[in-house]
Amino acid sequence: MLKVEEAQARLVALADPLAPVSRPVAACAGHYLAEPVIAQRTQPAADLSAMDGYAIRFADLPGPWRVIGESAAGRPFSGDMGPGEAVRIFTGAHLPMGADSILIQEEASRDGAIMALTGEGPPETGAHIRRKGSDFSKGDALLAMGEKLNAGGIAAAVMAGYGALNVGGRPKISIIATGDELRPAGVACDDVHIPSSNSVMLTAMLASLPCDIDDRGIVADRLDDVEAMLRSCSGSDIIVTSGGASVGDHDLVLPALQNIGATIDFWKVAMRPGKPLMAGRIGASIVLGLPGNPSSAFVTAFLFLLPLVRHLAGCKAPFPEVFTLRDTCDLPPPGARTEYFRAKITNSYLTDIYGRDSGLITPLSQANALLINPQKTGDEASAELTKYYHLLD
Ligand SMILES: Nc1nc2c(c(=O)[nH]1)N[C@H]1C(S)=C(S)[C@@H](COP(=O)(O)OP(=O)(O)OC[C@H]3O[C@@H](n4cnc5c(N)ncnc54)[C@H](O)[C@@H]3O)O[C@H]1N2
Ligand code: MOO
Repeated sequence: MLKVEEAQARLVALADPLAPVSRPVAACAGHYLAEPVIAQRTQPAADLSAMDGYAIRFADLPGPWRVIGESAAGRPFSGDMGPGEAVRIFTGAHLPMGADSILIQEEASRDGAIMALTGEGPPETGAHIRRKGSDFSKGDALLAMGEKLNAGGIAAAVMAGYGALNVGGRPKISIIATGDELRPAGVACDDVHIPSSNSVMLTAMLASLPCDIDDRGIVADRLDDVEAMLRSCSGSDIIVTSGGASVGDHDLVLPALQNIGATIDFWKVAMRPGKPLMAGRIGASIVLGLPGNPSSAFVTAFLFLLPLVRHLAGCKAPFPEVFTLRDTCDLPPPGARTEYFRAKITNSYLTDIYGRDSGLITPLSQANALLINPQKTGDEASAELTKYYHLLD
């Protein structure tokens, strides 16, 4: 059976990242940069006051001063400030020519044009001044190509002068649930039917990634219907199915794919849960067949679907980061498949480990991590600390 890492590599090799697009900065959150962000301007563009108060010369302390004008953000003082003079100043305003320090207004009193020191005054020359270029200078590389744009990154791009950014494309994803037993969320179920939770779960897992999701609902376990449904998704970059991936008589995803001319790249991966995972191509779409068991669908989506979406969207490191527990924990001896335990980890210590049955759904609602128990290789290092993935951003 294919190793997890090999299967992951084969999956992302099935397609190149989508063509980058230019998007307004306000619509770039969560997208991957297709260009580096290079500062088009210097920030601050001039020396600015960091406080409300008075611009003074440090050498004039302890005052008093004659106030000769005002400098506010967006309305700088245009004259020169001579010895014994001060300029009323506000946070974000240009430092007047001749000034070298800021006296905060809590330490000053004013009587007409005369201003006197009432506190300790600025501790040194340059106090409360934000120097020109102290944040970044024109030409500085602020963000690298492939980085995911978060709120702070977008703010930096705007301050650097950008109104639009070239970012990776948004993959179109069709999600299909298969199974005669499935009913849509919220529909009452008798004891032969169950609510279909996988598609909603997958949509939630994809929520923070740049992609457009089309939930195609539920298809019955009939070969014609599965084929027709798969065909109808031909405009998608990714077609994801859940269920019907195994070997039973009613597991129809593989035969349906074969009947409509898909190329299957792999079926079955040495992982638990998730063994019957399949991947291939139909025309321009990549198809990912996830197993139906909720925990299997979750783990395979986490390790395969999400990285594939990141890859198509322009991320350079699409696979989840691996963390290490602070202490050892007793996991069952390694088996033929890498096992991913749904677990709770608090401050890098394992605090809970949940049921292993891939049909269980409650572990998914409680876990914040997947513990990794690598498949047996024969030369296991004895004292290796357990590795895990964080499930929460
Ligand atoms: N003889 C064998 N049987 C099975 C094998 C095997 O190797 N030999 N593999 C097992 C493993 S491992 C898994 S995982 C499952 C995967 O089966 P399928 O992908 O074919 O999934 P289904 O049979 O359709 O469903 C399994 C289970 O999950 C429930 N399900 C399906 N879809 C949804 C949904 N959208 N929302 C919630 N729950 C869903 C379904 O009702 C079943 O209970 O096969 C083993 N069998
Ligand atoms: O490998 Mo299957 O995904 O347990 O349950």
